[in-house]
Amino acid sequence: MKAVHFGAGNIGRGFVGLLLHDAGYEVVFADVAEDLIARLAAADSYAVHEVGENPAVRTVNNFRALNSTTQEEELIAEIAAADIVTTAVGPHILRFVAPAIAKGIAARDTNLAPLQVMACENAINATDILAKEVASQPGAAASALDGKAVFANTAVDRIVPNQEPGQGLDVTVETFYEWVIDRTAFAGAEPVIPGATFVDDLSPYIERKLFTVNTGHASAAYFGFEAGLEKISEAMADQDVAEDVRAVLEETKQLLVTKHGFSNDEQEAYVQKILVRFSNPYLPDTVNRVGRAPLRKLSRHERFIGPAAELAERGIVPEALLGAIAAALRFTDPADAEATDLAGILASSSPADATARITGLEPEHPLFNAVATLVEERQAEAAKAPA
Ligand SMILES: NC(=O)c1ccc[n+]([C@@H]2O[C@H](COP(=O)([O-])OP(=O)(O)OC[C@H]3O[C@@H](n4cnc5c(N)ncnc54)[C@H](O)[C@@H]3O)[C@@H](O)[C@H]2O)c1
Ligand SMILES: O=P(O)(O)OC[C@@H](O)[C@@H](O)[C@H](O)[C@H](O)CO
Repeated sequence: MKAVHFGAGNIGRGFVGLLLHDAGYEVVFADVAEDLIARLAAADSYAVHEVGENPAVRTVNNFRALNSTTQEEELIAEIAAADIVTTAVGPHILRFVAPAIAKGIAARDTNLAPLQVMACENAINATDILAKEVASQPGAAASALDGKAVFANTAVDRIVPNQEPGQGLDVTVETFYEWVIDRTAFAGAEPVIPGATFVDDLSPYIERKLFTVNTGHASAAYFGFEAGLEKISEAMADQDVAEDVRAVLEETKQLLVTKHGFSNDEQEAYVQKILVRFSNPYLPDTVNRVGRAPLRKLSRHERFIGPAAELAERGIVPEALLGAIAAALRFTDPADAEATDLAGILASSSPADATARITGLEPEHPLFNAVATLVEERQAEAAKAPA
């Protein structure tokens, strides 16, 4: 069995690659980072260090590696003959991996079982985004894809920080993991991946994951950044930050319980477990990694505006989420292109225009004015700051 996996970074090596390996797949990693690909291609194995309670070291072998830019022909041939294609590249990168996937599907023998494609990104229905990109490639009419590929949405959860320099290909991860996959896409022929859970309705799981794990995590990052802290575990050890994060998760709990019918106790247990995961002192995770790409995180259906908008539509003022949004607007990192773009939008637009551009909220939305007020406050603050 063969899997082609796009993105040999943190989650690619530390989670998707590991689970596919453990499920018996040969994994072909595809990435654009030449140095990483060269090192993976030359290696026989790498180690995944699971840290926290019950630490363990797992070995991944039986993999190969290709540069998806310079070795596209080989990559297309691998995809044409693979059983599974997965991605962990970032939601905005899916459009760049779609052409090779479309060409691989086009080159696929019709006698083969359909290629099983799953995007493992932090976004609601990321595989649908990928499928749309694949179907829009020249010559890849939806009818040509019919029968040759199936696309399944997934929710992936494991905290994998940026790796320390000098660690080579080895990856440090938390012990916890969860991979939930939409079973309905496979018409009864789902892959056997022992570490994954197949469900008939993914939407409660993906919203619970994004609006609890990722909302809470990003809140810890932005509140922690405001408090001058570097690590997520340090942020969670700060009583004020921890209380603010807790308040945010109380609001998303209210939404998730009402909307998806999770019981209060079940969601509370989920929250408690997550707070412990964020506090893991063995995980060298930073507020800069978790706060990365603030424009993506502040976009319409993402971890802040998504739940805050739904609460506002239900007549609830999401005070704690608005506090986290205010903190996100203050996040700066010269190494993060989106943080720079965010500052540029704030500096060059009226409060209403900046709110619309950053959040995608319509001016008549019940959340709009509250966010516009925060934007205006941030603009006034930035204008006063020394250059
Ligand atoms: N790290 C985590 O804790 C975690 C957990 C769950 C989900 N995710 C999601 O997984 C995705 C990847 O996150 P990450 O933390 O592993 O990031 P990362 O930066 O460590 O890895 C991304 C990899 O994708 C590669 N890449 C970029 N463009 C590419 C292209 N066109 N073709 C092939 N490869 C390309 C990069 O070179 C990099 O190696 C994101 O969507 C993230 O939200 C991350
Ligand atoms: O990957 P992002 O940028 O969407 O979010 C940063 C972290 O919150 C995220 O990577 C988590 O570590 C992960 O989603 C845990 O499952």
